[in-house]
Amino acid sequence: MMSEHELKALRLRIDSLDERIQELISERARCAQDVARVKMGTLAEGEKPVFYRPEREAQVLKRVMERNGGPVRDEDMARLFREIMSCCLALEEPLHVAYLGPEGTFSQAAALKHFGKAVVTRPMAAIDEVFREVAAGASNFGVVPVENSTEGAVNHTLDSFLEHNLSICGEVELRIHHHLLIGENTKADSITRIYSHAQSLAQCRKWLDSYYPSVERVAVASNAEAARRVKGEWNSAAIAGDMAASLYGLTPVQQKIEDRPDNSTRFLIIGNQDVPPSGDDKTSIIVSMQNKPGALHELLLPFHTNNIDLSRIETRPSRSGKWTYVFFIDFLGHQADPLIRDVLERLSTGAVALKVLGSYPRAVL
Ligand SMILES: O=C(O)C(=O)C[C@]1(C(=O)O)C=C[C@@H](O)C=C1
Repeated sequence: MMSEHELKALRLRIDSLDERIQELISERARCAQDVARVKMGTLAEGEKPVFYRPEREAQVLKRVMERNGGPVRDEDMARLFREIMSCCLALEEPLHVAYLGPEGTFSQAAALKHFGKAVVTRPMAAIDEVFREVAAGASNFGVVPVENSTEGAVNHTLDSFLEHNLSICGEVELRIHHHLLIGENTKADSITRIYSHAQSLAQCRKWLDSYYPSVERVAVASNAEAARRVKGEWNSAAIAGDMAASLYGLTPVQQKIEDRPDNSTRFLIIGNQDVPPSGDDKTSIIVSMQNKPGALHELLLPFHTNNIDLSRIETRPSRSGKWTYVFFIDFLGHQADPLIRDVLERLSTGAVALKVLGSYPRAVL
């Protein structure tokens, strides 16, 4: 057993290490303030400074993970640096980030995972409002869900890209764990109604069929709204995640009830900024082709001949005519890469319309 003496000596060592870590964080923060001064000092007439640099942040976090020698896990180490950088950026410019609210949603968790906790997050009532808030310049960036590994595309988000002229500046992936939650007044054995967002009800369908087959399932605007409703009802439960549970003081009857253990949602960061290459990037485009035989083949051919990895292709009805479609395509590489430039040039000659939504670093965390 460890002696009192040994414990005291180890704590003294930890105190002195903490002191050094703190000094180094302060030194790093002063460096970031100098970076801000340099950015301000090198502006052309009428140019606005760009403080947030997603490509640089992705490189920093990647390097942290690569050089990590344990015992702290790579992801945990990167998360610590994520927060340090978030505080440094807040000294340069406090960022406002709009997300699909209300407070406690997975979109808010995604915003905090991507930007760190030093940003100001602003809940919006709908996906379209997140787009409008950013387009109007009221928030610097927005965070919207785009696809779920169990349920597929989030069509509201795809459609909003057709209506707004915003770029994609980043992506973030979140493991989605759902819990069955009750309030302090709920009678756990008398539950007759379960609230959640339609996507979450779908992600827990098999579990609900097994354990609550005859209970009414009520779809509401968000998981956080489900949690809020349960607070005042003795016979209701909600399906929601950790943030909503702690925000509304609910306790889990059962944790991690999602049907697929790898259930994840991908979110996009939308803004008004073009992001330079980070070395490991993705590009997203919207393209529409003429309605003729071989159109899909023509669309995919440049990717095949240039050996570009497609990570996603999604079809949505176009706004311009009945039975005409647009394709949302994500692929690996940056629009500044010569091979990608060639693909885009070839696409634009064959397409009715082509819009590059942005190139951005692949999610690191
Ligand atoms: O390198 C920069 O441009 C910085 O502003 C510094 C820093 C950092 O703390 O490392 C802070 C914010 C940026 O988003 C990227 C990196």
